[in-house]
Amino acid sequence: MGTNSKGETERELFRDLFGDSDVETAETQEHCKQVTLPNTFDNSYSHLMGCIKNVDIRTLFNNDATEEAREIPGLVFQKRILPPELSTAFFKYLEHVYFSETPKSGDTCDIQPRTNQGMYFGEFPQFHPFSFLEQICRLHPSLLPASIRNRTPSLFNQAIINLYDDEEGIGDHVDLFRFEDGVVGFSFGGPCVMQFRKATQADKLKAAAQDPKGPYGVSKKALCYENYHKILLESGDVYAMSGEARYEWTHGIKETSREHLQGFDIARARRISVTLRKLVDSNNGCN
Ligand SMILES: O=C(O)CCC(=O)C(=O)O
Ligand SMILES: [Fe+2]
Repeated sequence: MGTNSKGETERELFRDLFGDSDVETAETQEHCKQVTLPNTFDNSYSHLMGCIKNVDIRTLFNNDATEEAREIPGLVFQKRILPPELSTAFFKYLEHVYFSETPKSGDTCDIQPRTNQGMYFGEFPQFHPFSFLEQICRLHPSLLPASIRNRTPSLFNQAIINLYDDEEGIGDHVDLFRFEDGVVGFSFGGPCVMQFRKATQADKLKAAAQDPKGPYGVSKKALCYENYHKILLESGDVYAMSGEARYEWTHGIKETSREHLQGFDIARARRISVTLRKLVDSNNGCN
């Protein structure tokens, strides 16, 4: 590939990811001081987009691999919805774009606070990797109820990208009520167990961005978390929470380096998740 066409490809990649303004900046800078865009960036993006191009989304849906948690209406997941090569390409892309500066937890040189979360706000552009994930959620026959799946103009307009190293997890929580119903998570990299329990009044107050220790708070004594419902999340898996699963149950990931589920011994390794949500429209008078 000649220099010109490589430069053009890089500009296209930039345009896809960041819109026109950043392309201009890159071009302007290029005239003054030969800016080279990071190779690994376009490698991880173009490799991922190459994998995505080869996928016919409807072939990914597999009724036999799609499960609903009987006790938790609205919790639906499909194991390995993304084939291994595509999941690995996603992992490398996300790691590079969001966390390339992030040392693994426990590294002694880790003086700066670790970056363990990335965010994407706004509707996903057509050739963005997240619009591929959004399209899966739109077309999948059973991840989300039709009323959510068919919402317009976009199904989601925010993505959170979480990084977990080794023992890291996330406390039990109900997602903030500033997000609409219908939350979907894709898992990449190492495995983990996601645990669900009935939400308490305190969990709901937190989700409503109110202080759970306030007048309506619930005493810690009342809480008994023995009865977790657990699912194993591996690279390429997807889970969706709507209705009761989204509002009446918490979800979380334990802080541990090893765990067991249904006879499996699970050793944690770097995991990156992408959670897709839609912000409640603040102009609709509902919040
Ligand atoms: O890592 C995950 O899959 C869960 C992330 C999550 O629950 C959140 O960011 O609200
Ligand atoms: Fe969450």
